[in-house]
Amino acid sequence: MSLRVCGVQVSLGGRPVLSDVDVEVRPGEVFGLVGPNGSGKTTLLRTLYRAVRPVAGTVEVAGLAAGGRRELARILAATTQETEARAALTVREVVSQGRVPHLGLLDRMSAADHEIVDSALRSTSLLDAAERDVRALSGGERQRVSIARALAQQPKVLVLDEPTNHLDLRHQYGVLALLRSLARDGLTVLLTLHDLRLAVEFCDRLAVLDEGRIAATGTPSDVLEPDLLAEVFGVDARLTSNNGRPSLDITGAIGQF
Ligand SMILES: Nc1ncnc2c1ncn2[C@@H]1O[C@H](COP(=O)(O)OP(=O)(O)OP(=O)(O)O)[C@@H](O)[C@H]1O
Repeated sequence: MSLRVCGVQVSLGGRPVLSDVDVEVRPGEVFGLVGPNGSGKTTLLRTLYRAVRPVAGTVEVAGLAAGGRRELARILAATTQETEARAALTVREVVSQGRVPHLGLLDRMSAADHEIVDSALRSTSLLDAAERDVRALSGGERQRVSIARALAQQPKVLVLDEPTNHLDLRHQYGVLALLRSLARDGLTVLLTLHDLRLAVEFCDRLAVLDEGRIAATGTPSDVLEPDLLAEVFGVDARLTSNNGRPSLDITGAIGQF
């Protein structure tokens, strides 16, 4: 199931934030949205789960351009940059919320639902923490709880805003490898990443947002040209090949910081 954003325009506080944005993410693809701070990445993700309404253009999730939130939640799961926990819930209770869109109003979780929750906890290394209060977790642990809840939703399309920014290296690689393997099974994955090295390593294609416009779309090797890296990201960097795999070699920031 695919994601299609066509000609999207968004204004916030009377200011244009996204202009003429076109993005298409295919089933089974890990697609990275990259760009400097304030370029509009989060806003674009928010249009996908309908937290922001574009003033122009269309957003289609698996062919669904309209419909209720519940219908959308059976197809699309999203994680945000917000990891703060306010309610006194255990990790298992939060992850179980991912099953809600699939349950009838008076339904209780079935054995199959519990197994799905266990599997989401296992794949994010949270089984041992399942009975802990989420308010007592570290930022990285809470980030994994958000990802586990999204996985428990068993979506067709998964949208993640900076899913690795609180994670240690091992969990960064663990989560991104997990997303890759889910994509191999047909999941459509769209994520924002600041770490361009990880984007190069794990994404099939990238879109670069710059001041609310798409500056380039394509494979990491097509898109991350030295000129674009300098103009959009302000770094002196180039893609090299490391044992046949593309790798980003960053020399440093350009000019006065
Ligand atoms: N509610 C709002 N009202 C007015 N402007 C907003 C609002 N939300 C975001 N913006 C502005 O929209 C622009 C894009 O913000 P957005 O959060 O989408 O960027 P981003 O690329 O995700 O940034 P970052 O990398 O820092 O997370 C920014 O200039 C931001 O200040």
